[in-house]
Amino acid sequence: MATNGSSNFSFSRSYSTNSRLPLIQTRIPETEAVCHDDSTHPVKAQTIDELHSLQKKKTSTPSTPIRSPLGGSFSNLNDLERHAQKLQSISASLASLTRETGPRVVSGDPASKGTESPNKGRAAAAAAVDQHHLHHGPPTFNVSDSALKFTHVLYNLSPAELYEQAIKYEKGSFVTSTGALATLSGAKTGRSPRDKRVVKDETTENQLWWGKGSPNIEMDEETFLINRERAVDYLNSLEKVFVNDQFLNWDPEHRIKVRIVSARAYHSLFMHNMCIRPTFEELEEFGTPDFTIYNAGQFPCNRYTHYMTSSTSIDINLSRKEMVILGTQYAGEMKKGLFSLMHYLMPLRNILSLHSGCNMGKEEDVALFFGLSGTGKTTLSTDPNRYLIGDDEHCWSENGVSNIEGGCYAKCIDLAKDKEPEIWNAIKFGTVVENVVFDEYTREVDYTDKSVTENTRAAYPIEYIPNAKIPCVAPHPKNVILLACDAFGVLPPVSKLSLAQTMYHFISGYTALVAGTEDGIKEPQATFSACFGAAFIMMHPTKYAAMLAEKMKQHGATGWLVNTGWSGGRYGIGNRIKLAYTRKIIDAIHSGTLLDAEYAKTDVFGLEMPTTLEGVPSEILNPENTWSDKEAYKETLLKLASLFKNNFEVFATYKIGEDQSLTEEILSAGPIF
Ligand SMILES: Nc1ncnc2c1ncn2[C@@H]1O[C@H](COP(=O)(O)OP(=O)(O)OP(=O)(O)O)[C@@H](O)[C@H]1O
Ligand SMILES: O=C([O-])CC(=O)C(=O)O
Ligand SMILES: [Ca+2]
Ligand SMILES: [Mn+2]
Repeated sequence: MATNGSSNFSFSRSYSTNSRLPLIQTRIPETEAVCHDDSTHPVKAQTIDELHSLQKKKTSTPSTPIRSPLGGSFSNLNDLERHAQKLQSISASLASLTRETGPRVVSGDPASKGTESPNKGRAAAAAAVDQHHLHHGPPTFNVSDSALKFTHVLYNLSPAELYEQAIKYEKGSFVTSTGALATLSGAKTGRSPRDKRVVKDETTENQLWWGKGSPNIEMDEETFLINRERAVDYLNSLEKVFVNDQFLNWDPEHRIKVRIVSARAYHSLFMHNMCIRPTFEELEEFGTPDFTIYNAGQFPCNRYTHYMTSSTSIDINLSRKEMVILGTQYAGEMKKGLFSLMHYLMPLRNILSLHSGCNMGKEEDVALFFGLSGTGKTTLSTDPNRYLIGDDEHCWSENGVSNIEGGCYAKCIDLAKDKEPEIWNAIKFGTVVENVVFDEYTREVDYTDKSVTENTRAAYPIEYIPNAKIPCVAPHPKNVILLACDAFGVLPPVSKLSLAQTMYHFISGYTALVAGTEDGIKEPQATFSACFGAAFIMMHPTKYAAMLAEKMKQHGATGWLVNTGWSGGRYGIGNRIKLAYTRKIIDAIHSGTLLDAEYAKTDVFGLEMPTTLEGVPSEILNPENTWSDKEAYKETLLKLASLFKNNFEVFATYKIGEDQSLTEEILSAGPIF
């Protein structure tokens, strides 16, 4: 590492392969006595160092403004001071709670120290200003090694710089044939909901949903601080950390400033893509973040610590506005941790936070796509005929809908260019592809390969989708589409819902996955996850449901249930509904033609299914028609209905909204058998 990482090594390598360098003529021409260079365009540099300094133009790119207080617009003292303030702010973020000050942070890559760059003098000056700011307190006498050490901060690096860091220092990082950065997330290839902890204190005790069914497993403040210290000490022990200052929520009135401190370039690039990227000016004015993530990644929690049941811990402290990640490198923890934060902050402002995709037609008709993981939020909100607002996390306020994020996180398993061309084409330079398998030589990704995991993912900035709408905000929704991947194959491909049915299915949050493909075909596993995202909500599901009902009523939105799962029998017998058919169904919802279709009501679930729909064979619209074994159909239908019923029992005692009549309507909107 040390020698490989040294700039001298890479300099000499790029030197020898730089095609623009003059060629040395080795054969002395007969007519001339001395050997000379045959190039007509000699380089302007006098030395190799000078040559390399010419290679990088000093500009202030929007996402990498304050790396170095030099060059461009950073050459006066004011900028130097601003730079020092930024370092001080980062030092404060990284401060130990038991020692007096934060670590001594300096900006820049530690690998570049010692090289004679023309920046060196000014970098030292910046560090000196920094020191001046940091050590204003009483002198500390019991200095430990950690107090003598500098931590280098790589602040809001650009994707190109993060690529270089990842490839140089992080094993398993490769450039794919389309220019994406392939990474491995380590032992964890998905989230760890059982390792999530939320601090229960005087405030959150009453505000949050605790107990049975809740995703909020409690921890006390003291334990949080122990884990925080562990993460901070780990991060400070590193030679360098990555810091991202970014935003959540495209609604400027309710924008949240977040800081992410992480150990890996992979994590920094992931968040660069997934959060909203500040402009250069916004970053200058960033100030103190509203929330900070300390991601210690591979460094585990201490299992002797109270409340710890594994070596992984994801801890949220809403009062301190902090989150700590220990013992997992799965980047989705950061994304969904921030989503949990929004599920707390936004409802306090009377804004509904939603685990949904969102897109908008040319007539400004807006649709929300709810659904659990893998049901089609990203796939179906990415639509060449419509503007993409976002694929996964939104807010619905009095102003309309706003995306929380600045990027998309698409599933890649079996990704095919002809079926999902927009997502396929988004996997290019800047995109992080996680846990995919690629050809050793060509670096072409094999999207069908599940060797590492089935949960392969691509994280890309939203503007990589050609028809993304920037800023990612839209008017109030006209259609609310609930997606369920029903592996039992008994729900119709599409049904129109009453408001009470929409609420019933929203609170149920159903999908069915197929567990463990390793040991052959298995029974589908029903999953119920309240609000189609129980893992991320912070308050009781009825709080969000009541808000959704209120907003849908106020804006006259229609609810739909779309089964993106099985048809013609359950998993193992039937097949997954063709994506092309589901797209036709979605088109008919958007255009309004489905609203006026003829409907028939199903038994048991009482769902209104259309009898015809352009582009979709009519016989598949009623699932009963597609099953050859009618007895098996009936049996499976009743089985699913009873699973719904059992799941809903816990909600039966809750009042939804102000009005008792809505609660009763919702209760009777479930299956009847
Ligand atoms: N009929 C269908 N409708 C929708 N998706 C389908 C269909 N058939 C197959 N698929 C596949 O199912 C997957 C849907 O995943 P998608 O990324 O859209 O999930 P998601 O709802 O966004 O989940 P997450 O919240 O985990 O990101 C895609 O891989 C898509 O190609
Ligand atoms: O969070 C993740 O890892 C992926 C995702 O979007 C979800 O599960 O809803
Ligand atoms: Ca998604
Ligand atoms: Mn999601």
